[in-house]
Amino acid sequence: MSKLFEKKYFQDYMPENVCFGCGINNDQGLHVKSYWEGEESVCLWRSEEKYHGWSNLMNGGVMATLIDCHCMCTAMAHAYQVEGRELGSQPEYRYATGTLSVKYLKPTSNNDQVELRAKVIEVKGKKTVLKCDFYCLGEKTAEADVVAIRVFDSSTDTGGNLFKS
Ligand SMILES: CCCCCCCCCCCC(=O)SCCNC(=O)CCNC(=O)[C@H](O)C(C)(C)COP(=O)(O)OP(=O)(O)OC[C@H]1O[C@@H](n2cnc3c(N)ncnc32)[C@H](O)[C@@H]1OP(=O)(O)O
Repeated sequence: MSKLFEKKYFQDYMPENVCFGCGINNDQGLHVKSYWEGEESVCLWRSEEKYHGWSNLMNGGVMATLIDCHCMCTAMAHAYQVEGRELGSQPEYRYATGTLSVKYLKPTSNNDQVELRAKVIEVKGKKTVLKCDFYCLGEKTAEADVVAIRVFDSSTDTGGNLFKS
């Protein structure tokens, strides 16, 4: 693919990330990858047999993890965007989940690609409120309200931050 059309994945700018959902440094993780498409962030993901809930249906906890990580990374990317900064520039910001509320609307196939689309609704101080829609085979199968809280800012880091070590 030409450089011009390459997607810029948020997670590729998060070094030392061992998170099960989105960490590039977790060999056993789900490897959520998120990118901007206009004002929405998108994550395309394919499951594996071990993530079944009911037979052939995706496990709801796995879905929540995908939503969670996609939204935390979106909150981070959005903060950089608001400040007119490139992903990976200093200072580094990282977000943790304050609240995650998922409404499961329909069963989700575990055998087909899923698509998550998230949008920032509001930013207030270190809190970012997001909505995330979850699609499979052209249908919305879940929707979520998410609150992300900025828990790390490298410009104010004095050491001992639990979210950094
Ligand atoms: C380096 C490698 C990369 C690593 C990068 C890795 C990314 C991995 C992403 C993985 C996501 C996860 O699994 S994260 C793991 C799961 N989450 C956690 O463990 C978080 C545990 N909870 C906490 O540590 C804390 O409660 C926080 C950080 C959520 C909030 O504490 P705080 O920082 O003291 O917040 P505080 O000042 O009181 O409040 C600020 C504003 O947020 C609101 N607020 C506070 N808590 C919540 C809440 N739970 N849900 C909603 N809203 C909340 C307040 O009302 C206030 O709003 P207002 O009054 O201003 O309106």
